Amino acid sequence: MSADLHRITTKRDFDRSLIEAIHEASPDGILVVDDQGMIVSHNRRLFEVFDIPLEALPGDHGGNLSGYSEQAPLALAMDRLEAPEAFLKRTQELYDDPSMEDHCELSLKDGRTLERFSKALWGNDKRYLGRVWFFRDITPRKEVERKLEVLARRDPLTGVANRRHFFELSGAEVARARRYGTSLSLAMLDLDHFKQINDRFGHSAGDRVLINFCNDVATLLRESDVLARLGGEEFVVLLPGSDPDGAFQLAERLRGHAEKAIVEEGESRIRYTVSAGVASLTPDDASIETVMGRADDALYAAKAAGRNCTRHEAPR
Ligand SMILES: Nc1nc2c(ncn2[C@@H]2O[C@H](COP(=O)(O)OP(=O)(O)OP(=O)(O)O)[C@@H](O)[C@H]2O)c(=O)[nH]1
Repeated sequence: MSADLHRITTKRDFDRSLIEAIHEASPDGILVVDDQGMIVSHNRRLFEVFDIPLEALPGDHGGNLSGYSEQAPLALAMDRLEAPEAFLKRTQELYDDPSMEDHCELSLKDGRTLERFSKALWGNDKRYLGRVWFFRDITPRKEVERKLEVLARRDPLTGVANRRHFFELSGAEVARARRYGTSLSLAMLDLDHFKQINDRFGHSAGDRVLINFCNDVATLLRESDVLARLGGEEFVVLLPGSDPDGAFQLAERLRGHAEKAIVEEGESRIRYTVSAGVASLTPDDASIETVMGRADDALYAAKAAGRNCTRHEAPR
């Protein structure tokens, strides 16, 4: 072998080893497929992310599927997916149109989520060579995102919906009530003389009262009702499908329940009461805020009437 040829061959071997090493070092499963649907290269991680044992793949490949059709691994991967039909359709679209890139998430039947990225490969002469696919297991990131989403919607003390989430949900409920011509009411609830509870029993006892109150209310609501903490000791219950009378009755039930509740905190047995104001959506209401404004006025009337009672919005 001439010195030149030796140098070229050595360089080629080096390049090949380097590409293989990069493939194996990748955190992503990598698959390169040529324009005829044959596998050009892949790494071991590809089968790990899909949880496909190499023995499940037909042929005498010894773990290296280069030169094999991608059909068998594709079928096994589809078997792992929640939505194999959509995956296949999208994959076909990408093969049909090399100009398309893809970045999507794939849900697996085992509960994990993979991120897929795909791009066409072009030669120096602008010839289409095939496609490269990257698959990354993003399950831990998705779990963190899911937890953050829950936290962003919940009041940290009581676990009920927070103000922001209440407005998101009520927007959808107002739209639904208008579309189907159904009733929508709400009750504003405010614990009475809550400052005195804090002053007498301590702030953490006050916290316990708020938590107990929310837990008790939750047991009395329908699944479609939404309890939210607007702030401090002020709460709102959104009541889809409830007319003014139904909403009033429910608010009274919540009030009566609170009146009987006893919260035990150390040696203390704490009793508390709640005032409520009720209002219902009308065709004139532009949004839930105006309904809340009337319910707030009714709540103020309940406080003025001596507390521990429920008031309807004023007739108009
Ligand atoms: N323990 C506890 N107290 C809170 C929390 N948020 C607000 N508060 C207290 O709730 C009390 C509300 O007091 P006020 O607005 O005067 O109302 P109130 O004493 O309930 O009187 P009325 O509403 O008029 O019956 C204040 O003392 C706040 O410090 C909380 O998360 N935990």
